[in-house]
Amino acid sequence: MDEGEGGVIHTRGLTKRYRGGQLAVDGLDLTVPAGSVFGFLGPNGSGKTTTIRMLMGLVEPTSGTARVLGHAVPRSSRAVLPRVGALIEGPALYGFLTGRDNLLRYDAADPAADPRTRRARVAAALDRVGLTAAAGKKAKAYSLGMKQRLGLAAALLQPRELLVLDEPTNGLDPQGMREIRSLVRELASDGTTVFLSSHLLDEIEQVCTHAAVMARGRLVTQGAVAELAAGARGRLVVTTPDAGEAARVLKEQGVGDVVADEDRVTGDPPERDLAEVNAALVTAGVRVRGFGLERASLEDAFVALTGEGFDVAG
Ligand SMILES: Nc1ncnc2c1ncn2[C@@H]1O[C@H](COP(=O)(O)OP(=O)(O)OP(=O)(O)O)[C@@H](O)[C@H]1O
Repeated sequence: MDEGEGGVIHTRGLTKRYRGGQLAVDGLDLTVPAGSVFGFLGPNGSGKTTTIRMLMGLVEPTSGTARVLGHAVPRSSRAVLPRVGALIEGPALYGFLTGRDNLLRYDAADPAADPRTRRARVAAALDRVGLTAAAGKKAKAYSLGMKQRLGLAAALLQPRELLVLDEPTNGLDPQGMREIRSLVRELASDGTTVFLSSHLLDEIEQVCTHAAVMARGRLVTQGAVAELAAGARGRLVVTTPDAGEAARVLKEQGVGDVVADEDRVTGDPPERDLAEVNAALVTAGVRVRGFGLERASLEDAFVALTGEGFDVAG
């Protein structure tokens, strides 16, 4: 694979200012490693869709560079895009055609697709996304999740080195979300690099190996998900029937941001031996039922990096 030294997707200083003056993407340096499931995370309006549209050659950057599979875009979009499967802003489907006929149409629109093997290709793609049984139904009768899977099947008619999915689970019910997420994992296990945008932190934690976090058009951080979360310290959690007294002692011991909630007191752990903190609680007569550090989540990392909560509503 000729993705070059910089990863499957590589941008430097990528910037988009819309005509109205809105700076949607501001100096983005993104590196997506080959074989990763890369989560592009940010609240609504943080510039994810604009970035994806620049990567797909649909929007001209104001400045900066972008390479996809080793080729400069938008200059070489025509050469590189056939190697990329994309699902952006919901698939364009004909409701009055069956799922199978929609795919046959997609395949027929691809000048590189051999008509003799068309039906086999469509059958394989339907099977891939679990739509074989529903292939004869009209697309308008499909649930949103099935439509999304049909869109993915269209993106998978040809073997792809990279899949770009813009908010693939947006609007789906929990079952539909699970289906798309497990499909993404499956595709990735076959070696396809998957780049997906999401405004859902837990989604990124569940399916992605790597992530980049956007806020207001700028990159906040990027890297392996496990490392991003490990960079933030987890919360100290004390379970006790004496929450009020525990909170007082914890503050005395240098624990920050102490929050008492019924029989649970949490706080930011101090830079000292936690055994001493525990001993202080016991000495003060606090009945400690549980004491420990909660594993840091990507959300903790986000809050630590931006000083803001992760507002999914944007
Ligand atoms: N065609 C456009 N013309 C002017 N401004 C735009 C245009 N498209 C997007 N914007 C603005 O650019 C900013 C980034 O939008 P973008 O859609 O890229 O964000 P996003 O993170 O993908 O959010 P969402 O999940 O809501 O799509 C927003 O402030 C948006 O209003």
